[in-house]
Amino acid sequence: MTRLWNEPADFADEMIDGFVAANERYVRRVPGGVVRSTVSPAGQVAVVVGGGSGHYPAFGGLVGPGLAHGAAMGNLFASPSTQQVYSVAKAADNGGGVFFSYGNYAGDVLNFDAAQERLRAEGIACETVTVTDDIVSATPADKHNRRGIAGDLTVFRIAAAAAEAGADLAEVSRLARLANERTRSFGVAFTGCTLPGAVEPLFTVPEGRMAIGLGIHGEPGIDETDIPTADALAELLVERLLAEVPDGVEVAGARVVPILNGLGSLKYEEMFVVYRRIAQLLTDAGLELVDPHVGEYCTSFDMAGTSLTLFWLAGAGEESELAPLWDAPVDTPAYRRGSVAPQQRVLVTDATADLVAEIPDADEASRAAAQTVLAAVRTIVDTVDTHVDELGRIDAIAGDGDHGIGMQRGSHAALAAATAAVDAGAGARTTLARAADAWADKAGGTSGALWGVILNAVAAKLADEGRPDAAAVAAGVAAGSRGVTDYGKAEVGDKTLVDALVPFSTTLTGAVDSGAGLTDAWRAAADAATRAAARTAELLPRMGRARTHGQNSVGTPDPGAISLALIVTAIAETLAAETRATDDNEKESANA
Ligand SMILES: Nc1ncnc2c1ncn2[C@@H]1O[C@H](COP(=O)(O)OP(=O)(O)O)[C@@H](O)[C@H]1O
Ligand SMILES: O=C(COP(=O)(O)O)[C@@H](O)CO
Repeated sequence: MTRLWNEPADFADEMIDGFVAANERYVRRVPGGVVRSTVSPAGQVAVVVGGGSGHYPAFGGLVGPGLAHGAAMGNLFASPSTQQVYSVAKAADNGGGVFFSYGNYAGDVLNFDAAQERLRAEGIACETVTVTDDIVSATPADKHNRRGIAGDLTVFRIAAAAAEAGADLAEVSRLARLANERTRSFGVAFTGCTLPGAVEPLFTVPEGRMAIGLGIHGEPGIDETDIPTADALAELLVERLLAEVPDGVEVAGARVVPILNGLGSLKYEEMFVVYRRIAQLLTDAGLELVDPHVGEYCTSFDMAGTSLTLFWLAGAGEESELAPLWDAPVDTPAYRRGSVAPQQRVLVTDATADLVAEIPDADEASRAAAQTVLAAVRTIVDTVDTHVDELGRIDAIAGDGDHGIGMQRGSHAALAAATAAVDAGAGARTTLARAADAWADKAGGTSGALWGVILNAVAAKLADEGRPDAAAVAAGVAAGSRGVTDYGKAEVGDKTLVDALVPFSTTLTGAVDSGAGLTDAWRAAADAATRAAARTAELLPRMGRARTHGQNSVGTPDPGAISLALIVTAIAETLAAETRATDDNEKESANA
């Protein structure tokens, strides 16, 4: 149970501020996360990790000599935005290129990849290895789609040790890929976890039961049993991991690092009882145990659960290039091995004050249209607030249950940004563009990135002069639809928001081209989106987090498609009301 917060919406930011205040000898705050507060050698590859908050010590707790140079820290259980990843990488860059590594989750992949493309376009070399160690989340043949859990630690450590040893970006990436290939994890959970301010846990496990393979965000597992004895649990964990030894590794005589990870509220003493039997079983299997770890390395708030990771340093008789790297010293806020020489502190002279970008000039007609944009964003907030619990419920069927929370974070941030823009006299384009950036920056997650793409694409077709016509709005929505499919790679039928967005866009464009006014065209398009969203219940998800156990979601519609349909349906009525108000104003002016 999480008990201490001020405002739940501020929890992640305030947590990071407190973490930095307690660890200034290791880290300093930058927009989007933290970077080392100590000097790194010029030209050293910068290892940037990251992901959602709620998994401490992942990810800020792993920043320091011998491990990461920076961590992009998203909101609770939501990936950092593209802007956050980009700004952390820029602050961490030592001129030797940037190496990204993070757990393989849809939102992280979208945002880190987009940041990587921006950096590459600026001439900064970047490479990425996503962590895919959770053997339950996909078959061995599909292992590149597996989720990342406590295996983050082994991949991050190997990459960072190689960078500290002077390896170039290509060599750091090669060794990190090898480490990822040699890392396998398997977890169980006894309870769910409760995010700050939530009345109910994000997910639950029945009393007295154990969920097998449950994800670190409550993604469904593969089985459920009564809670076993500590020895029986050890036997289950070891049996599953010895059943999937990395290719080319001979077990008897192999050298392996066992890592028993606590998910947040399992006691160390309980884990030591389990580890006692794990050590016996691994030794009986002929393995040489190297540097055993028992502790919390990747948590899930207050979840009671544990995972075993086996990091295969070398097969029997194999010369290990990973072992010397694993021995390298590390000194971070939450993880220390060996002894690291005293470090020189970075002299931070530039106060990174938030520069409020200038508001471009706008004419009266566009400022009036900006009021309509603001009304539409307010309608989005009201719609999401009304349906937040239902959106979370359907997202929990095969996802992580945070779709409603993520849409709330994004839409509320968008409303604040749009309100500030309108108050500053912004036109329609600037108002919507500010709202789009705020949404993507605050929401994180897959839907946060994608709604940022949609709203920015519509904004780009508006202007800060004159009142936009129906054709401009339809063109913006069409550009947004193309942007989502180009960026997220989903197609109609993959059970994503694309299933609602594409029919919405094509119907809107068709109606406008046929001479319909914006309100009527938007209503027809919203009806098409609503029908399409409902039909996603028949589909099996092929993209995003829901893909892992997608069969659970057949019979339930896709949450992203539902939220989009609800939003565009509500906005139809807002447009109608705004149109009536504009017509009335024009009649009054004509009669005056
Ligand atoms: N590649 C994709 N393209 C388009 N939409 C996607 C894609 N992947 C996931 N989605 C949408 O994102 C929704 C989940 O949003 P969100 O809760 O933010 O995801 P997560 O928590 O996994 O980051 C899904 O219901 C789906 O509509
Ligand atoms: O779940 C996380 C990010 O994935 P999303 O797809 O953005 O939800 C995070 O907790 C681990 O990085």
